[in-house]
Amino acid sequence: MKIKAPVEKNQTYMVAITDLTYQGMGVAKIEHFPIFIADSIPGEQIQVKITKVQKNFAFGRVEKVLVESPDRVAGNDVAYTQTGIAPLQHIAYPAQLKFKQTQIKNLLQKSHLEQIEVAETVGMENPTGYRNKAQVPVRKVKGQLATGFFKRGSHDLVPIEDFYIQDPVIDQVILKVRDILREYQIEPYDEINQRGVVRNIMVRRGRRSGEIMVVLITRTSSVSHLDEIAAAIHQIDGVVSVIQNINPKQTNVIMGKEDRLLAGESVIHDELLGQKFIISAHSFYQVNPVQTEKLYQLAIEKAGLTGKETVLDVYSGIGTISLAMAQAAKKVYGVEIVKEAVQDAKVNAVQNQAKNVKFVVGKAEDQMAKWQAEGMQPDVVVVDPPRKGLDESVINATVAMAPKRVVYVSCNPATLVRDIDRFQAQGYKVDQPITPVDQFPQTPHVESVTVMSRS
Ligand SMILES: C[S@@+](CC[C@H](N)C(=O)[O-])C[C@H]1O[C@@H](n2cnc3c(N)ncnc32)[C@H](O)[C@@H]1O
Repeated sequence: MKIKAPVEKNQTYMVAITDLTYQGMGVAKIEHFPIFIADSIPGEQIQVKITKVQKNFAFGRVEKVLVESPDRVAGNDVAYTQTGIAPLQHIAYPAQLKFKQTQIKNLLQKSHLEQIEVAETVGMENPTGYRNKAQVPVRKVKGQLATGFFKRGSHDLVPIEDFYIQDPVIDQVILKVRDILREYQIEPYDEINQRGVVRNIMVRRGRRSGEIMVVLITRTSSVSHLDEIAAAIHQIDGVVSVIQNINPKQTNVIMGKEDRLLAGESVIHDELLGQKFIISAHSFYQVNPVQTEKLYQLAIEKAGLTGKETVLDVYSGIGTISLAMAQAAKKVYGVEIVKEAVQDAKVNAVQNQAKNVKFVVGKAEDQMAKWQAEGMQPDVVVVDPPRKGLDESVINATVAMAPKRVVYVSCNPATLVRDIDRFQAQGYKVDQPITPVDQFPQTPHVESVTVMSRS
């Protein structure tokens, strides 16, 4: 029997916001039926217009805030709400930090791990303009090439010039690249008809070095006036690297496999915790350099290094954590799946005179089993996995190698809590509070550092 939803599309209701989802949406309930409402805050009374009704829930849009939360801040930008690039922009920063701490607490509670403490979120002094990397789509809007971001849940481009959370220098570079592409009448990508040329612009800037990389992601390999375009982009203040990345596929994955260096160098440089790094286009590099230093510092402290330890850095990227730990450990081994990132890591080891690190290209799942089979006896294992967290095989191999401590850097509290549970079942325990570090202000993403010890 089909149960009728108690709300109807386009109808208006008065509701109380009682919760905030992990995506940063307010939750209201009518007859136990949840309505998700962007731009609302628990404690508020809202007049909501229903925009979509699904079987078990609905979405709505705030028409009027009837009773305002003391945590609401004024001056919301409609484009940020439409695109979801800063879903927490309407919430005062201290409340955002609290929300992130509470999110981890709630997940622990759901898994009956409420005895594990969660420290206050380590916040940022100026929580805007922090991102050192932008990947913006390029589409035709009102007859001309535009840059911006997609409307939530769609591929309709909303033109944006000030991205609020990105380094403002990057915003300026995007506009200059956009204008160069307009000048040479380059066709933006049309994904419905699989036509057009430029799909995305990726810009990365070293915060300390000021060096900028621009990657033009194109559908076709040939682009008219490419030499002139590359030269003009290379002229932009700070740009040291101009790369074409070719992605002919009909896919949401931004980058394709083939790169061509169009001008300058193939990498940019940056510094973290006094060490120098090269970063290539396909390598992962934390997006908030100010908070990354705090995050790594915490990871190092929690690792409890004395100079005698063997450390495994699993998911090592360009070797940033490995090299930071190498200064206080006997030997560090890193494993990472992206070949270019490992090449960067090897150069990074040489340029920071770190002789006690070794990087291998591989899947963590395979390499951990291999190290275990070889009789590796690490004192500390650091893991910094992608959002999906750890594969069981990585946990099993870690436990089998019996390190004294496991330091878990996580960008997804749901998988973190799942993995803590699995480690605890195998004799490890969290004996210090989990520390959230706000790497992504104005967004609901939660980064944290956890240390587990062998009991
Ligand atoms: C969150 S990043 C951390 C990188 C590095 N620790 C840092 O802070 O810059 C996760 C890294 O894991 C890598 N990765 C993803 N899946 C992997 C796998 N199965 N095995 C090894 N590395 C993987 C990604 O390429 C990425 O560099």
